[in-house]
Amino acid sequence: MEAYFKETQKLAMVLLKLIGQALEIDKREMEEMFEEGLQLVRMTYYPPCPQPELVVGLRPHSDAGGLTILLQVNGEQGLQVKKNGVWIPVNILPDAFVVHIGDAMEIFSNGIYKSIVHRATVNSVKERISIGMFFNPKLEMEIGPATSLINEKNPPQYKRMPMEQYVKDFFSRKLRSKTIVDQMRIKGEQPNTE
Ligand SMILES: O=C(O)CCC(=O)C(=O)O
Ligand SMILES: [Fe+2]
Repeated sequence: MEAYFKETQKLAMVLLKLIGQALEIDKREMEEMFEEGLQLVRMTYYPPCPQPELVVGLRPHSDAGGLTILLQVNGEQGLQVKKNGVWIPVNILPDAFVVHIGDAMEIFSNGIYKSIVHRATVNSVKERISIGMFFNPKLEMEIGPATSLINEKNPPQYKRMPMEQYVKDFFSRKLRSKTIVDQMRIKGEQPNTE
């Protein structure tokens, strides 16, 4: 598990740096925000369910962190993402991770990258296991739009908040849609319609 933590962290940093390059976020700002940031894990076991249409495995939510690297351990399908209001199953590719953009990346990129709402369904035949690794900014940082992206033409679309407060807020809520990022959006901006 420790090796998995470290290796996925390396991968996440590669991805975060590429995102930074693509968006022209200052390299140092990206590193300062995410290098050796708060890394969390959620392992979920979904037992088979005789009436899968009556239950939801994991309710719709966006992940609160920057990036999520998700491993669908036993190759069982169940993840769905919401695109233009429609639930779309994510097909399993062998030996591939799913990478989600989280709320902290939506905020940091000043809304250029939107976090994705997703849910997990269950089935009646086989259990399903997933391991999500969540890569967050460092706890001592303040979450907000990257200062290297902000100028007169591109005003901040989200408020700033100490990461510690952001994490506390997140853990005091139930998993629900995009509640955190909606709360941080500066008024006048259109809320994201999932
Ligand atoms: O089980 C899955 O595929 C999704 C897990 C997930 O979204 C999460 O842990 O945040
Ligand atoms: Fe998730």
